[in-house]
Amino acid sequence: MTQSKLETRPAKSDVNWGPRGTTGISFAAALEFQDVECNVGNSHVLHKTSFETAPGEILCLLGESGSGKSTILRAAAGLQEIDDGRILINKRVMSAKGVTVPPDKRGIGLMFQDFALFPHLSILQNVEYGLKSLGREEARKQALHALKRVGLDRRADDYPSQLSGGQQQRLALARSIAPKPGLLLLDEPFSSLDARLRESVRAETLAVLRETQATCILVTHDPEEAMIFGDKVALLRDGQIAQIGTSDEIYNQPKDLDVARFFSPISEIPTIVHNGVATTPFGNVDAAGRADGTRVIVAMRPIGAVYIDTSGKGTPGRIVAKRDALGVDTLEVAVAGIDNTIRLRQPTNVNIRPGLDVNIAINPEHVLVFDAI
Ligand SMILES: Nc1ncnc2c1ncn2[C@@H]1O[C@H](COP(=O)(O)OP(=O)(O)OP(=O)(O)O)[C@@H](O)[C@H]1O
Repeated sequence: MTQSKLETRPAKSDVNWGPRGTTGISFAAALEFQDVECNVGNSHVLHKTSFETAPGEILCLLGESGSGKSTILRAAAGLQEIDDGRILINKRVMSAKGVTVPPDKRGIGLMFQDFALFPHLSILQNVEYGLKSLGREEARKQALHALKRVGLDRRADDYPSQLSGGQQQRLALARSIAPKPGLLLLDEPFSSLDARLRESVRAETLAVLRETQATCILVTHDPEEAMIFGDKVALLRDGQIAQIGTSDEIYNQPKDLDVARFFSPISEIPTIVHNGVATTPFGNVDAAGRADGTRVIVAMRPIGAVYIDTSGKGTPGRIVAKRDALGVDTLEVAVAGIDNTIRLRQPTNVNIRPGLDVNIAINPEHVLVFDAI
């Protein structure tokens, strides 16, 4: 799991974005969901959904398929009515029961997963479309400026079908930022790009979003993407915010086991608290504040919490499986007294192979303890 922010130097595969620092600046808007209830078809999708963003913040919405991410975005955009609660932009009510301010009156920019470009309009016309209120000359100027920032100004007279997938993504981005909205809503903007292109496009898009200074809500189902992009990450579960916080908070202090599991595989050891510690075959783990006899799950991520201790100390275990990919070994280790195998990751080592006896140790600082449900 990458914890550091993404390197933002353009990758070779996508060097023709425009110059950094030339994106138009917006007046960032604050978005607030207050106990929003929302039905879509026969599904009750949002249940008392509440969160707020500070102006200029990038919030990533993360969650399983069907958890309601796109519904939140559509409701924020005014494309989806709500059944109760309120949605406010800059403290003004935009949605409530029976009230839906239309999308074009909300000061928002939208970018969809499939980019939703107009095939019959030229690239320039696609961007000008959202700038009609400016008058012809100013709209053209602003559209060309946005196209230049994404490196497409020389393609202004071409049509979307003449662009590659990565270029279409840039056009969609230019179209959403050109009106200088205070709030940008992006629904899985990288999911249709191939993996090779995705990293460089993500880095450039992040640079553009930062330059706009707009508030951004970005939907993704990729935890790493959310952590790279988000000033804050919100994990959605069954239409409710399970946890919201910085990447560091949500990864290192997950509220419950399900939140922890979302970000990486977890090795789980059920045990009982005695004298403020949870006992495991690897030693005691701090469980201060829990009563004697409390049943807990000691949870360990494969990197950081558990490792092969080459000093010969540690708890004996045996490698039972190994997967080697991209310079990283994923190992399953059987340890006496634990029903499940312990999973750990480390740089590839050809000497580590199934059947090998090793010693396993834990780094108590990175071990998580949850109440057993
Ligand atoms: N047009 C619709 N009619 C009926 N139910 C719908 C409709 N659109 C969405 N839903 C339901 O609403 C729920 C939430 O959908 P939503 O698209 O918000 O989830 P999501 O988290 O964005 O999912 P994904 O990651 O798959 O895009 C799902 O259970 C879905 O089946």
